[in-house]
Amino acid sequence: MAEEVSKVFDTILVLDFGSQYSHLITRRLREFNIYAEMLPCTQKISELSWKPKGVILSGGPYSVYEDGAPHVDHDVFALDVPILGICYGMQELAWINGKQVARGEKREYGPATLNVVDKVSPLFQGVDHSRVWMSHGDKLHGLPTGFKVIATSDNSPYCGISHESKPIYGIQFHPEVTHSTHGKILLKNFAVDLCHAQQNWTMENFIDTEIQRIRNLVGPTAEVIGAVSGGVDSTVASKLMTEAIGDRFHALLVDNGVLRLNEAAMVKETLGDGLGINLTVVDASEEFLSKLKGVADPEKKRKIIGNTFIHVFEREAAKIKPRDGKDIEFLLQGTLYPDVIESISFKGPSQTIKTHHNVGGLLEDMKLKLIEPLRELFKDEVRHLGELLGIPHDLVWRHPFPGPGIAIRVLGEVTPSQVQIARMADHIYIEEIKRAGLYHKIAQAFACLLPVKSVGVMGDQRTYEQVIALRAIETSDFMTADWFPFEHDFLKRVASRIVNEVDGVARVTYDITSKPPATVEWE
Ligand SMILES: Nc1ncnc2c1ncn2[C@@H]1O[C@H](COP(=O)(O)OP(=O)(O)OP(=O)(O)O)[C@@H](O)[C@H]1O
Ligand SMILES: O=c1[nH]c(=O)c2[nH+]cn([C@@H]3O[C@H](COP(=O)(O)O)[C@@H](O)[C@H]3O)c2[nH]1
Ligand SMILES: NC(=O)CC[C@H](N)C(=O)O
Ligand SMILES: [Mg+2]
Repeated sequence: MAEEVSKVFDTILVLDFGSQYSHLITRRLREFNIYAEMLPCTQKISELSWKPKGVILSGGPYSVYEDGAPHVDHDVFALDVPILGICYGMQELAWINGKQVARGEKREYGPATLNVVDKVSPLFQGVDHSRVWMSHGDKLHGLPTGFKVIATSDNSPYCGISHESKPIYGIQFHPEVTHSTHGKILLKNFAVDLCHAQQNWTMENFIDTEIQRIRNLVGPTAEVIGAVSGGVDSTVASKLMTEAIGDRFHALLVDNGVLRLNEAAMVKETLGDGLGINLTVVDASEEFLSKLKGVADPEKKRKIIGNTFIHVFEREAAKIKPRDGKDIEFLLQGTLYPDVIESISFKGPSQTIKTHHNVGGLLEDMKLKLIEPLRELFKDEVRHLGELLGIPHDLVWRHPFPGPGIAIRVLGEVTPSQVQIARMADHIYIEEIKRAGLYHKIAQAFACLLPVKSVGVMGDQRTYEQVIALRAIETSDFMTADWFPFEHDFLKRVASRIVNEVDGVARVTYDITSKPPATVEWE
């Protein structure tokens, strides 16, 4: 799929050497409508099925001179397209052309002022004297063979270099971070003025090419299934699929008994009736809840839900009889670009903190071919796509909701009555957030039911009931997060409503832990 997009749109190839900022290079380029694709730095150029308009070598945590440091495939130079090395990427260019790279006397981290020496350099038009962001410990100790200095900073005599005769550039700073005030202009100069990439990567164009691609792939009669949760990703993917093949796409929503209040009915109405998606709601709530009975361990709960999802999904999928008499061939998945980046990253897999449930990812032995139309997109691009496809604004901007749902928000054993308490409290909380106009200022909010009892007094009666914890976070990527600073009056109002309206709750608390050290969900 990635290959297909790169064949249709002019593409800048970003080779990732493991910098924490690498994906931002891709983002920035896309922000001015140039398609960029990130691949690991170890990518063999001869194995690319498309030709990039230019190549960017990212930063990275290694030192080019150390054993085992990653190096670029030298065939990249034979592509004969402009190349830009950023930080490690520039050091790599220097290493290849004379090895003049070593540890600096001191690390340089933070702002510097760019001083452009080559005033006519196309790379630096409009960026002279701007603030740039440095993050390095190694430095060039001389000019690479065939290169000249095109920019300096107070601490870096080789802040910018370029080849004497070829369009090969290196910069020591990071133009992709917003701390480099004119970094976006520099990346645009590279992509547009040096690489001559067309700025035609727009969601409108993407929709057209993607619908065509899906039609070609699926053919005139084959049918496709997909798991749909009512969340942003699966809804957008399903709508796109419906645009492409109509009711040959079969969406399945599994009611696992731990969805939000009225969720299944709401999804049926908005997706099925409203968006014309061929959707079947499968009520498997008893099956899920009976399997969860007596289980308190978070990882066990997640595994049970993940496995039961597969089981239910397979069973229901088998009931669909395609009109062409053949078996279903394809499975739609809402995989996003960050998921792809994580799996291709040069840095390798990180430790499992919790097992995130994902229906499709676990269905490999179904032998269905995957269709992942959102594979190239970031979440905000998916939201933009959703709006263009006519999906209601409120749905497109919903907070994410995890597959295991309320089961991981009822701490300890999950019973129908506990689920109901958490569900009602959550409903009131979200309703108040919306009423206060805060929903879109918060990345995610929900209520959890704690497995402890606490004493209270209501109407002169002693109560001895459970505790609700409220969580609301601000984050851009869910990897790190901070708690949302509600006004006291708001919290007072929510607490009072929950204790008054939800039977079984005597006390409400607000979670003021950031991630890390906490995670977003309590389990
Ligand atoms: N109740 C459900 N029924 C069917 N499929 C589900 C259900 N819950 C989750 N899934 C599947 O698991 C996938 C992963 O869930 P995830 O929460 O990451 O994405 P989403 O629900 O589509 O979007 P969002 O991140 O906005 O919640 C979904 O895209 C969907 O395919
Ligand atoms: O689809 C999902 N299946 C899961 O099993 C799952 N667990 C956590 N989350 C969501 O991921 C984000 C980060 O959550 P954590 O900090 O708790 O890991 C938050 O947005 C969580 O809601 C999940 N989403
Ligand atoms: N940000 C970077 O790319 C750093 C490159 C190299 N590891 C250094 O310390 O200089
Ligand atoms: Mg979801």
